[in-house]
Amino acid sequence: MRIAKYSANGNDFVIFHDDSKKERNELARELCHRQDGIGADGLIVVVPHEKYDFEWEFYNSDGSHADMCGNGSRACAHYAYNNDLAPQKMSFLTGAGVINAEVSDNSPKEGMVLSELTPPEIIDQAIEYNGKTWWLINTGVPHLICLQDDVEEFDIEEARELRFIYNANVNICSVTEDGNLNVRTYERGVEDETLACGTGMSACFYRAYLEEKVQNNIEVYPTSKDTLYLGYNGQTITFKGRVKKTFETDWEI
Ligand SMILES: N[C@H](CCC[C@H](N)C(=O)O)C(=O)O
Repeated sequence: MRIAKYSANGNDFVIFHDDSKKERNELARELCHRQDGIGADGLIVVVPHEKYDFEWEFYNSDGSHADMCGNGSRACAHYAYNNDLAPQKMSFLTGAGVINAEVSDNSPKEGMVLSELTPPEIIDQAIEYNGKTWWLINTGVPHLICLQDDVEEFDIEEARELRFIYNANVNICSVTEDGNLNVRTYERGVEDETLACGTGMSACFYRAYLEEKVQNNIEVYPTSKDTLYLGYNGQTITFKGRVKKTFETDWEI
């Protein structure tokens, strides 16, 4: 099987396409394993769909399914376009619903990709834990968000406790002097901090915007310090940034 390895601002994925959906939990664990496999935060499998440009399966590195992955959606859009599986402007089906994405400034190895996420849903705005107030927002997958003065320290143990109490990803974020946003994310299913998390950055942006701590259309900087561009059109959050195909290889599956 021909597979590709992608990095979306440090959140990295193995991607291939097949003719049908299957249970690939074990394959995801094998391919994503940092020592024994290729190494990635997730596995994405593109399969045909009769109505949309394609459908995908998304697996975290521990083999668990997730409905949505913001960075994965951008990497997958570049992969689909460059493998003639979708046009430059595409719509594909995920577990969270239909995602619209657009590839620009394209080359076979990298490109700029914008994804429009499914409408954000606020589940709770007043979760008190360790003296901090967390919001729980679903941006395709559930995210806990704490808005604080800085993100220099990220208490991974506290994040892990919250991840299991709420079965959600856990984010801390802070507003920069120029009105942009720093975000750090503990990802469910990776069970550690990742270098970027698209749905997490989007959930943090949404809380900060609703609380009038940031304007619309800002820059967001994840742990990797790359720059992502986020905006809200009243219905959905758009999320744009560069993705890179780091390599392709044949892999016996
Ligand atoms: N770990 C997440 C899925 C991947 C989300 C993240 N990689 C993104 O870019 O949105 C979960 O199980 O809810």
